Amino acid sequence: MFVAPLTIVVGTRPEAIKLAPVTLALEQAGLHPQLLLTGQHPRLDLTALGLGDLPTRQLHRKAGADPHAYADALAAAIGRELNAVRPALVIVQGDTASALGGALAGFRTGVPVAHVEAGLRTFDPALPWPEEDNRVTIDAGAELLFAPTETSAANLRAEGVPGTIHITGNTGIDALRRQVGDLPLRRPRAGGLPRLLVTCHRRENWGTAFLPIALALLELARSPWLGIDVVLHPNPQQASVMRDLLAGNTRVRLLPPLDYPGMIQAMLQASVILSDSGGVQEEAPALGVPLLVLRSKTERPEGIASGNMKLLGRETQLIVTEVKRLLDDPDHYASMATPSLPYGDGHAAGRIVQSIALWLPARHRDAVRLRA
Ligand SMILES: CC(=O)N[C@H]1[C@@H](OP(=O)(O)OP(=O)(O)OC[C@H]2O[C@@H](n3ccc(=O)[nH]c3=O)[C@H](O)[C@@H]2O)O[C@H](CO)[C@@H](O)[C@@H]1O
Repeated sequence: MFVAPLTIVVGTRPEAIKLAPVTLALEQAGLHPQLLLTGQHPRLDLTALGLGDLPTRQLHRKAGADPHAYADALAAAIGRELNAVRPALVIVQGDTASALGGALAGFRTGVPVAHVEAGLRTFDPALPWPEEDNRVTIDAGAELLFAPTETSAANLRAEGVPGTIHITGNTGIDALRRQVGDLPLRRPRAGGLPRLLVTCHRRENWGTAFLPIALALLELARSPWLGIDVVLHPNPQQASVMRDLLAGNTRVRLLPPLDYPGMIQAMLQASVILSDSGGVQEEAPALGVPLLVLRSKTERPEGIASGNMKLLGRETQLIVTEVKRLLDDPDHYASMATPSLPYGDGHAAGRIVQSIALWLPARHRDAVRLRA
């Protein structure tokens, strides 16, 4: 049977990381994946993720200030690509403007949509904005919904989405397994000073909203027994606010955005992580590094239930107290440092490809029947 190619939309660093295992597994299964890069993050290193040799089209669309206008522009541009190629399926991941643009393009051109990482919800459209709305819109129209966990699948069932739900695990854990080997990992305790690793890039922590977090870091930096690494985000606006607030403090190292292997190494060497990132919430439990989440709500509650992470928000004193408690109380530390896999076992891509391989011939037959 002839199978048209499958278009995989990639806009940002986390989408590239999480779609790499799916793309490679589709390629191995002979299902002709083609990457469509939107340009939302302009310099994605696909070679480091094993995707250097794949057929790739670039849209070179820079993100603007208005995420809705950007998603609309992407939907139009991706729609033109889909009409030219007529793929059997367009695959999008997560909740970015690129994912929304890819899904809207599929809905408008009649190309079926598959959503990887479906069903994540905070149930608050403002947190994170506009990603929560993006996920709901994508899931309402996608034909194949790859929910990472039972919780995300239950969210989809409660919404009565018409697509088919498959529970697969999160493909981010597949990517992590490729980096570090079998999971969950029992890492050796790092020697030397305890280290705090910080990443912070969500819109709700942009600009002056970052101030209480910076004050907490400066307070913690007064302790001679703690080293602090802050990894800057590729977004220059956010990076410059962090630089202005933290540069000059000799105990705080400001690191440029790291490549994926470098980031995983930094996580492995950290004693505690402070982050508002989605992907880091999935990775830290698997690596057994306690994580304090700089948000008031999360769409990833599984890591709280497994005891590996705690939601903190961004109140200065609370951040300081919780970091000190972790570093001063070995029992408390141990309770959050037991590695676990609440988001998946690292074999999600295989399950996704199997579902697509079963779905394709059935969908293809239906399409032929409809045309006849
Ligand atoms: C809160 C939220 O809405 N987050 C969304 C956001 O990702 P998310 O918040 O995860 O985006 P990040 O930019 O933090 O990327 C996380 C990934 O990048 C890696 N990393 C991080 C820093 C660094 O310097 N180098 C590096 O390689 C991390 O190890 C992780 O794998 O888009 C993802 C892709 O659609 C979605 O799954 C998430 O739901």
